[in-house]
Amino acid sequence: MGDHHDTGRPVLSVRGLRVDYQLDPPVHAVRDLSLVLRRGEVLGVAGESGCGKSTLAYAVNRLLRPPAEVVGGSVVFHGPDGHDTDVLALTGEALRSFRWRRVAMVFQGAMNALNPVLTIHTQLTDVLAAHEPGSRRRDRARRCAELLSLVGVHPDRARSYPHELSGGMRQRVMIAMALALNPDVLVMDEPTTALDVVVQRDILRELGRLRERFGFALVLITHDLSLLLEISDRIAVMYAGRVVEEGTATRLLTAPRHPYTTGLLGSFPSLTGPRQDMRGIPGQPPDLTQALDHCAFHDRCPHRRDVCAHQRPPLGPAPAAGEHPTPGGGEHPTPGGGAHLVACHAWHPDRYGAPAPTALRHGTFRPTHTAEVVDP
Ligand SMILES: Nc1ncnc2c1ncn2[C@@H]1O[C@H](COP(=O)(O)OP(=O)(O)OP(=O)(O)O)[C@@H](O)[C@H]1O
Repeated sequence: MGDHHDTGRPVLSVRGLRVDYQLDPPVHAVRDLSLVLRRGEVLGVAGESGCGKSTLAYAVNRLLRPPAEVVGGSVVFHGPDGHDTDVLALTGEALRSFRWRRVAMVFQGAMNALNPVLTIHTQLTDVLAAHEPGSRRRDRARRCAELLSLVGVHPDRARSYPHELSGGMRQRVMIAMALALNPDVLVMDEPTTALDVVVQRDILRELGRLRERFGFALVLITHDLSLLLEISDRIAVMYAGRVVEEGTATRLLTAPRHPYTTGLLGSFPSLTGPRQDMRGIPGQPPDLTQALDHCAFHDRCPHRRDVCAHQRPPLGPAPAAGEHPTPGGGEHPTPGGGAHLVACHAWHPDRYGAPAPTALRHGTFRPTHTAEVVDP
C-alpha cells in the first residue's frame, strides 16, 4: 500500500462507460463510469455483489456477451510508445492480441477454469504457441518453467493435471498464464474468494511483488475492502453501477467520506487492526432497471436528507478532515488524478441543509435507526 506510483502515466482510461443487459426491462449495470488506471499501480475496485464490478471488468477486456451491450462511453489503452488504442473498436487479431499482451484477465473462480484433460505444461505452452507462432518449442518449455517459478509453483508441477494441484496452486497457474505475454495490465475479478484466507493473502502479496518487478498495473476486483486496503495504491468504491468514492488506500482507510464506504469498512473484520463489530449494511442495493436519478444509496443511508431522494450527488473532491469543499467546486473532477473523490450530498452544506454529520466525519457507520440525522 502506498502512493509511490502516483506519477505513473495513464495506461487505461475509461470515460462515461455505460453497459446495459438488454432484457425487458434493460438492466443498467454500469452507469456513466469514469476511471483512469496508471502504469504500475494497483487499483482496487470494491463494492457489494451486483454493483457492476464484473461487468466493468468484462467491458474493459472486451469479453461482454449478449445480452450485455456497451451503450455509451469509451475505453482507451495508452501504449508504452505513446500510441492510443480505442479498445471498444478492436476486432479480430488485434483484439485477440490486445487481450493477452495488453490487458490480461484472471476470472472469478479461475482455479476451476483450467482444462482438466491437459497438463499444466501443455496449457501454458499452448498460450505461448498461439501468440508467438515463430517461437521454438524449447524456448516455450523454458518460459513455462520460468512462469511457474515466478508464481511460486515448482516447475516439476508442469507435468501435473489440474486435479493433482491444490486450489491455491491452480490459482497461481492461472496467474502465470495471464502473465505469459507480459501484459501491461492484469485484471483480477474475485480471483481468490474460493481459497482459504491465508492462501488468498499470500497469493495477492506475491502478485504485488511481481507487479513491482515487471511493472504491470493491477486491477483487483473484490467485495473485500479490507483486502484491497492492504495491497492497493488506489481504490474505487462502486455502488449501483457508479463510482461513489475514489482515493488512495491510505485516504479511504483513514478518512472514508461516503456512508457506503464507511459501511463496507465496518462490514469486514480487520486482520491486522483491532477487532471490529461486524454489522454489515442493512437493506439491499437498488433495482438496476430503474433510472436512479437520486442518490442510489439513500434508502440505506443513516445520514440521508430530503435532497438525497431527489437529486443525484456528483462525484467531486472530498473534503479533508474538518473541511467542507469550496462552493461550486467538484463538478468536473479528474478521475485517476490521485484525488480523493466522493459522491455524497452530505459534504455540501448548501445542498444538504446542514453540516456533514459527526459520525460521517469520523468515518463511522451506524445503522439508520441510531443515526444522528435522519429524514428531516
Ligand atoms: N447475464 C446477465 N443478464 C442479466 N443481468 C445480469 C447479467 N449479468 C449480470 N447482470 C446484472 O448486472 C448487475 C451487475 O452485475 P455484476 O456481475 O457486474 O456485479 P458484481 O459487482 O461483479 O457482482 P458479483 O460480485 O456478484 O459478481 C447485477 O444487477 C446483475 O444482476
